[in-house]
Amino acid sequence: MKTLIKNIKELIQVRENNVSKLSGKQMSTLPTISNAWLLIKDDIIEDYGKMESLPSLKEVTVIDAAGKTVLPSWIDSHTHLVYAGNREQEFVDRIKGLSYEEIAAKGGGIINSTAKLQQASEDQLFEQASIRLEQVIKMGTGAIEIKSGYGLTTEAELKMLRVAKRLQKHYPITIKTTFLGAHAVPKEFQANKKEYVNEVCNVMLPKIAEENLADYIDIFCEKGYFDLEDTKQVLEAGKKYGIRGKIHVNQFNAIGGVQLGVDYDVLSVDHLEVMKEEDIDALKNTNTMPVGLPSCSLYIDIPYAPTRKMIDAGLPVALATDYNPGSSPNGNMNLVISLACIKMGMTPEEAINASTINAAYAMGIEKTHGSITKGKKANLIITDAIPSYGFLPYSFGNNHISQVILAGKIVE
Ligand SMILES: N=CN[C@@H](CCC(=O)O)C(=O)O
Ligand SMILES: [Zn+2]
Repeated sequence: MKTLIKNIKELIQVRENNVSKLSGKQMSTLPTISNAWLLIKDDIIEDYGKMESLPSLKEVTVIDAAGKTVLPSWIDSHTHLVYAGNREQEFVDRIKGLSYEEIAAKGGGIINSTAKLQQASEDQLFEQASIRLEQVIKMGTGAIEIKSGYGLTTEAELKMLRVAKRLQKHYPITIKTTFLGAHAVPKEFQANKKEYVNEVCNVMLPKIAEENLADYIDIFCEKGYFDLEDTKQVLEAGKKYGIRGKIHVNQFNAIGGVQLGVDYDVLSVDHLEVMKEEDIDALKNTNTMPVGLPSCSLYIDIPYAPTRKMIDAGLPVALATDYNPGSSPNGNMNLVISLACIKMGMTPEEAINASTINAAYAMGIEKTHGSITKGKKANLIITDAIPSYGFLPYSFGNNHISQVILAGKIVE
């Protein structure tokens, strides 16, 4: 089956030769073709060019994109999309003056979601997550990473990951899964955190590896959660099963987790709201992608990751939503891109590169996603008629997506 998109006002993020990631100054270039066409064969981008060069094609479905912009779909490399219920009460607590950390200390936070998740059946979780997934697809997300981490028992962690795998069978969006058993210390292990970390590494992980439920392994490396020694143990255990790390680090405190992550060649270090000079230095010339999560900063009112400084220091940067019930109950990548421009000093070019190519790298799918390149997956956004791609972050909070194509098909 072939589909032709013609009369595209501007085709964005065109990379003839695939690049795996963009660093520093490279992030300020966003290659485009104006007055373009793009041909899809089955689920793959077959060809593209300027309208003058459009070959005569038979038996193709035609989409006329006059006045519109076409981009590769957004890639959301950090989410906790599978969760049970919500936490509006904590939202009110924060309005009344409690901090995210204070709410967690009085039994709210991750542990609150854990109680809800343990009670929910796999079908209930699937239903709730499906609604969220359908919403983010409509908002232009074409690939998404989903973490466990609200189960905190073997049974409940497996349940979360099975739901994420089931979503992949039902939806055309690309999904990668991450085992985050070390997200918080459950109540029953409060007096013996080490025992819980052993459980994560020696009981949960072997089962997850056996069922092939996780592409990556994660840990919340933070004061009051898991320290450097725990992080080392979890990353070491992942290594034993050939599962690479992607870690939550430097959200509230810089305790050396970035350097440790780099030492373990983790695919990404995520959050980074609090960065020391040495953390930025540690990331230079490594394979580790720094990931900023601006909706989390907005929502719980904490500093934004200093991505401007990081890009100026020559680093690559990716952006993601951190969609979760506590610190970012929102999976809108369009908002993330706007916030990156408004609050983090990133240009539209940098924010779009960070949400496509670099985000694909942070999910390990850069060979097949993240740019308009022949042979890549036809996961695309067709915008409304807009004056330029810069209008997307500029017109923050508004929806300018007209159609979404996933695996070569229009999502109805
Ligand atoms: N910081 C750790 N984990 C999540 C928040 C989880 C929650 O509050 O439920 C995050 O990435 O922000
Ligand atoms: Zn997170």
